[in-house]
Amino acid sequence: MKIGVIGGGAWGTALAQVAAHGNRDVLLWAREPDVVAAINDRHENSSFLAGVALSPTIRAMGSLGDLSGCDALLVVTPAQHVRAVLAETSVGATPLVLCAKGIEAGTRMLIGEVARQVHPHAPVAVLSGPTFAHEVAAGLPTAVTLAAEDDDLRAALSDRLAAPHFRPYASSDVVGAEIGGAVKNVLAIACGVVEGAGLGQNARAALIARGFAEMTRFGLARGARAETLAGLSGLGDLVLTCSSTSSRNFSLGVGLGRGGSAGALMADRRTVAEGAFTAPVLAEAAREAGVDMPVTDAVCHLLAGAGIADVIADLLARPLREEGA
Ligand SMILES: NC(=O)C1=CN([C@@H]2O[C@H](COP(=O)(O)OP(=O)(O)OC[C@H]3O[C@@H](n4cnc5c(N)ncnc54)[C@H](O)[C@@H]3O)[C@@H](O)[C@H]2O)C=CC1
Ligand SMILES: O=C(CO)COP(=O)(O)O
Repeated sequence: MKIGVIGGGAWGTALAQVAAHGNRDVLLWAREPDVVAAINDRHENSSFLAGVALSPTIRAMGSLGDLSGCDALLVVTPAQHVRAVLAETSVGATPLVLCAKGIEAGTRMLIGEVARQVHPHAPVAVLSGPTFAHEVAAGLPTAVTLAAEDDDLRAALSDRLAAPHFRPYASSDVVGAEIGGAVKNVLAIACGVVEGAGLGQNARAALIARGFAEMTRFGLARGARAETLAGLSGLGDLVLTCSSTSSRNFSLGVGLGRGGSAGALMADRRTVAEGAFTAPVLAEAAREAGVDMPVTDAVCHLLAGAGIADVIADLLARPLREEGA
C-alpha cells in the first residue's frame, strides 16, 4: 500500500516518518516550497518539525497532482483547509485517512462529512489519538485509534501504518474518533487558562472530568459510541493535551489565562491551535443538538475577549446539578 500524505506540518511530517518505517516509499505534499526543498535536499522539516532526521524514502512535492497513484492518502492539513485542499486533489476511490482534528466553520461539518461531500466515492477512515508529533517522530511509544467502517480497509490500514513504536487500535466508530479529537482541543484551551491564571490542580482535574462529560454528551448526540469517547481518541487525547505545554491549544490557553488577547496570541503564528477555530462552531453545533457545553461556551467567551474573572465566576455560579446528568 503506497501512502501519500497531504500536509507538511508537524503531524503530516511525523506520520510520513511512521509510514516510511522499514524504508518504504512515502510521498508528502507540502504547501511551502521551502519545506519541500528541505525534505528532499536535507531530509528535515525545520519549519514545522525541527531536529528530526527524516527517512530518505520520504519524497516531498509541491503539486497535489503528484499524489495520484497512491493507495491511501493521509489528510493532515488544518481542519479549516481540508475542503479546499481535497477539492484540488484527484482522489477517485482512493481511501482518505483523516488526521486533522476539528469541525468546519460555517457548515458545522465533521471533517469526514466534508471529505464525503467533496469525494463521494472515497472510503473514509480516521486516525486520531494522544500523539504529539515530535514524540512520534522521535520513535517514542504511541497508540492511536484507527477508525473505518469497512473491516478490510481498517485491517489494511492498521497493518500498513503499525510500527514497533506506533500501535493503531481499530474501531468502526468514525464519528466517535472524530469528535474526541475535535472537542479535546477546545477543552485543552480551558485547561491552559486554568494553568495560566493559577487556578490550581484541583480546578484542572475538575475541568478534565467535566470536559469529558461535555464531550460525551455531544458525542452521543451525534451518534458516537461511549467506548470510543473513553478511548485513545477521546479521553486519551484529552488527558494528553490538558496537561502539557507541548500542546499548542493548552499553550494558547495559558496565554489567555495570563491576560493575553486571543488576537495577539494567534497573530503571526505559523502553527495551528485548532481549538480556537473549533470552539465557536462546536458551541453552535451543541446548541443545534440541544446539548449543554458550558466549558466550551466559556472558551468561546474568553476567545472573544471576555475577562477571565467574569467567565470563571459565571461557570462556578451555574445551578448545582447531578454529576451524571
Ligand atoms: N502537531 C501535532 O502534534 C498533531 C497535530 N494534529 C492535527 O493535524 C492537523 C495539522 O496540524 P500540524 O501538522 O500540527 O500543523 P502545523 O501547525 O505544524 O503547521 C501548520 C500547517 O498548516 C498548513 N497550512 C497553512 N495554511 C494553509 C492553507 N491555506 N491550506 C492548507 N494548509 C495550510 C501549513 O502548510 C502547515 O502544514 C491539525 O488538525 C492538528 O490538530 C493531530 C495530532 C497531532
Ligand atoms: O492533537 C495533538 C496531540 O494529540 C496536538 O495537540 P495540539 O494541537 O494542542 O498541539
